[in-house]
Amino acid sequence: MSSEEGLSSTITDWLFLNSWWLLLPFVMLLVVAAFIVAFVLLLYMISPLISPKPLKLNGAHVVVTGGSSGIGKCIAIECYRQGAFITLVARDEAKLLQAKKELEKFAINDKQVVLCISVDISSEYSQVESVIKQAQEKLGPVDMLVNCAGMAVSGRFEEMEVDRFKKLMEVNYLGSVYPTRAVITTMKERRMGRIMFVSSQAGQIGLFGYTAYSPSKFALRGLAESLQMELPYTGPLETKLISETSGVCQPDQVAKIIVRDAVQGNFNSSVGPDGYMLSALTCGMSPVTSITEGLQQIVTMGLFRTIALFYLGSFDSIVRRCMIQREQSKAANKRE
Ligand SMILES: NC(=O)C1=CN([C@@H]2O[C@H](COP(=O)(O)OP(=O)(O)OC[C@H]3O[C@@H](n4cnc5c(N)ncnc54)[C@H](OP(=O)(O)O)[C@@H]3O)[C@@H](O)[C@H]2O)C=CC1
Ligand SMILES: CCCCCCCCCCCCCCCC(=O)[C@@H](N)CO
Repeated sequence: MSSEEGLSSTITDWLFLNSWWLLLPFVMLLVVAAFIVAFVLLLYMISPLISPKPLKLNGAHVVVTGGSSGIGKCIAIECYRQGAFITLVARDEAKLLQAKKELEKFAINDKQVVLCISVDISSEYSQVESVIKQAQEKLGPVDMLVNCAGMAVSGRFEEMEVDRFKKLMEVNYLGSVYPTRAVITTMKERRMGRIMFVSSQAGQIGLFGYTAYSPSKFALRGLAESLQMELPYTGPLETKLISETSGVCQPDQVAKIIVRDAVQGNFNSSVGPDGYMLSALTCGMSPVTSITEGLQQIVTMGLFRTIALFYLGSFDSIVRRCMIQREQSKAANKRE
């Protein structure tokens, strides 16, 4: 009995007096694991705040531009099979009617309608607006808009006809802006809806031969991101407050940095700590022009994404605060 006690106390002495630090890595591992578990739990707790409610396609009105062929037609079929009412928008009427026939094979009830409207979505806003009005009169407010109409041209930059650059911006970019602009007010009023932009892998990386196509698809990403931030409500005040979160730089300072980078042959140039973080974070498939640049990107990516999520949260709270203030002052005005 007494010898057993003697043995265990020797072990404790050894552990805690001589080599307690051997346990340190395990303790640290435990603490880190506990933090990670707590962080993940926290994320799941706030997930209802950031995840939108699913849209019910059954009975919904879905407008698909470029719905007469390819991906657009397949999207339309997929929605129709789930009970949606569809408006197909494209230029060629014969192709539209053909697509309508194809879609109708997939009807799941006899109330479903496929409406076809022929218009060039890139030509003029007023035309697109009246087309959307027409569709809404027949099938009700748009629940989902799919901007899928688009075209691709490839060739060397210096060999491409100059008017192609304009054409692709018109069809791929403005052709998505116009229908979106025509449905957004009603969607905001109803506080529901979806707007889809069909970009491309070439909208995330620049590629040989795509100097005209790729930028027109990159533009969609900028549009989608900006629009997403405006969704609760919007005014110039939000833009001002959000822009103020980035440091203001003097033009001569900016010029110096840009010129220095250009002289060095750098692909990317950024100003200020936030500019630096943003460049590293969005580097994607951009080329690197120095070893350090590539190494920094590799090491900082996860950290910067974490910081970026906090930025997004603070932008969100700016938008929310402005909305609440606006509603309060509206209510106060009414009372007066
Ligand atoms: N196919 C692919 O591999 C990839 C495609 N994408 C993108 O997906 C989208 C669909 O591609 P895909 O299915 O290949 O395209 P298609 O060429 O098969 O179809 C294009 C559709 O858009 C319509 N359209 C084109 N221009 C206009 C216009 N000015 N006004 C109204 N409608 C127009 C066409 O009809 P009409 O000519 O009668 O007007 C057609 O319905 C495009 O935005 C494309 O950039 C992205 C990555 C890869
Ligand atoms: C982790 C890193 C992964 C990298 C993957 C890179 C893959 C690059 C392939 C890009 C092909 C893009 C074709 C776009 C075609 C298009 O948009 C058509 N509409 C044009 O006709």
